[in-house]
Amino acid sequence: MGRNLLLNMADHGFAVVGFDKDAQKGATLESSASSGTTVKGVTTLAEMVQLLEKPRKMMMLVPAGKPVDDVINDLLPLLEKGDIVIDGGNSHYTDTLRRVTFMEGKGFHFMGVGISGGEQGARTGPSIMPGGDPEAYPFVQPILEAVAAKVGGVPCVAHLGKGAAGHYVKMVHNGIEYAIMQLISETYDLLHRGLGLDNDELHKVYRNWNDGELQSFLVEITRDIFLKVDEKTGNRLVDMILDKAGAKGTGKWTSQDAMDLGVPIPVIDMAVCLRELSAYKDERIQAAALYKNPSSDIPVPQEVFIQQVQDALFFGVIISYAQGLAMLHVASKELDMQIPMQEVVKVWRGGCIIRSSLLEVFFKAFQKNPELPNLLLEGEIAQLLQAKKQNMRNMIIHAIHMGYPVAGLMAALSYFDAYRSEKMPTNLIQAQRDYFGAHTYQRIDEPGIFHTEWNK
Ligand SMILES: NC(=O)C1=CN([C@@H]2O[C@H](COP(=O)(O)OP(=O)(O)OC[C@H]3O[C@@H](n4cnc5c(N)ncnc54)[C@H](OP(=O)(O)O)[C@@H]3O)[C@@H](O)[C@H]2O)C=CC1
Ligand SMILES: O=C(CO)[C@H](O)[C@H](O)COP(=O)(O)O
Repeated sequence: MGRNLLLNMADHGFAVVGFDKDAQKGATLESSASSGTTVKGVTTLAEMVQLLEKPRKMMMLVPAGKPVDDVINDLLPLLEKGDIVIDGGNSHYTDTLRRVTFMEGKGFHFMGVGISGGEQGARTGPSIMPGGDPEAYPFVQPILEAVAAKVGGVPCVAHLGKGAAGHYVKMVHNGIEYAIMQLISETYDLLHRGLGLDNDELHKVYRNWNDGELQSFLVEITRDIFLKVDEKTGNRLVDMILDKAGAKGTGKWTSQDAMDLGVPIPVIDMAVCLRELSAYKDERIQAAALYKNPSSDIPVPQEVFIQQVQDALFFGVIISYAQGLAMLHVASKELDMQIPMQEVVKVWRGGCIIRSSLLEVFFKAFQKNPELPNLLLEGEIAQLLQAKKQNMRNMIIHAIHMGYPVAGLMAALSYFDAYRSEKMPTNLIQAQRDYFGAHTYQRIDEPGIFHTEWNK
């Protein structure tokens, strides 16, 4: 990520210095630079600091956690007042808050900046989510705007709020990323194991989807994945990959923080859970031998089923964004980050992993109402969901009959059905809590707090 971002900056006319202890990496950086650009690789931080213009603008791209603190500690004796240190990795926002306070106390600027787009995006134009230090931002803004992806000429970067807002927004971005990837994997399961489509047929289905309203980076790469041939066996590579998902933590952090805030994001939660469940491969093999699938017949023509799956994915993807953005809306206030929601959506329109044509619809929604608490309350989005909800239900009924797990899609539909319920059955939960624990309840006909001796 670091090397590619530096090369991108150099291509935009900025002179850059890359630090890596490994001299070979510095040499690779220099040899990959476009002609006419100024790119230097160094093996000590002292050399790097010497070469930079003041105030120095330094970005770390190292794994989250201890490596970030290690690099900061190594830099400290070399810094001068006013220098700007940026963490461009996926750090936990509470670590960023701690580092901001620590560095500010020493007279240095420190900014947490989320970057998305993968290694390729870093080279050609990522989505960039800076937050914090308003004094430092103007110094780095021209660089970030130059290197960021552009949508209609508008750079996919904006200052996204106070403190650790940049890393918070990136964390939620990744939570949404987990959710959409889970939903796509469920559609793959239904079409591949359920319907029996081979990789060429799957490629065509996802190509059609990507050419329509599901257009997005994640559907686009899914389309291409089905064609990739494994050099070792000649099989399609996707069929040779073990079904155990890795995770570096940002999805789990999103779920943990949503629980703390009291914001329901069940599709993201389910995506984290299903990655975890995928790791239990040995137990799954034992359980598969015990419990056979009930039936594999799909009671509708193939093209009807594919349409249902497509509509269900579209529905689920909207709900995933809605949950992540609702979380940001609450976090912005609760954690005093002042996150401009419209800017978040603007920044996500290009360059990032969750970019999709739907972001334009969401952008308009927040343009109309920057304080929109949930996308589901917006008229145009309600129409999109209304148009797909019956196929979402049909698809889930078929999946249940066939015995295929669609936990993410089911979580999306259940959230939708609960969110649109004027009346929930939680009055009964309140009665139970009061019965066994005298936890009290409120009444529908008069204000106040009540308790009943239920078994008298
Ligand atoms: N890869 C991606 O697609 C994306 C990554 N990110 C985030 O960006 C950051 C960097 O990611 P990425 O480039 O993939 O990471 P890498 O694992 O490639 O590591 C980047 C650099 O960090 C160095 N490093 C590792 N451990 C330490 C340490 N203890 N102290 C100092 N340097 C260390 C590595 O050096 P060495 O090679 O010597 O170990 C390497 O040069 C991470 O926070 C990641 O989550 C964000 C968006 C996308
Ligand atoms: O930030 C990213 C993309 O936006 C990184 O690729 C991140 O590592 C992906 O998360 P995980 O490894 O947990 O799947």
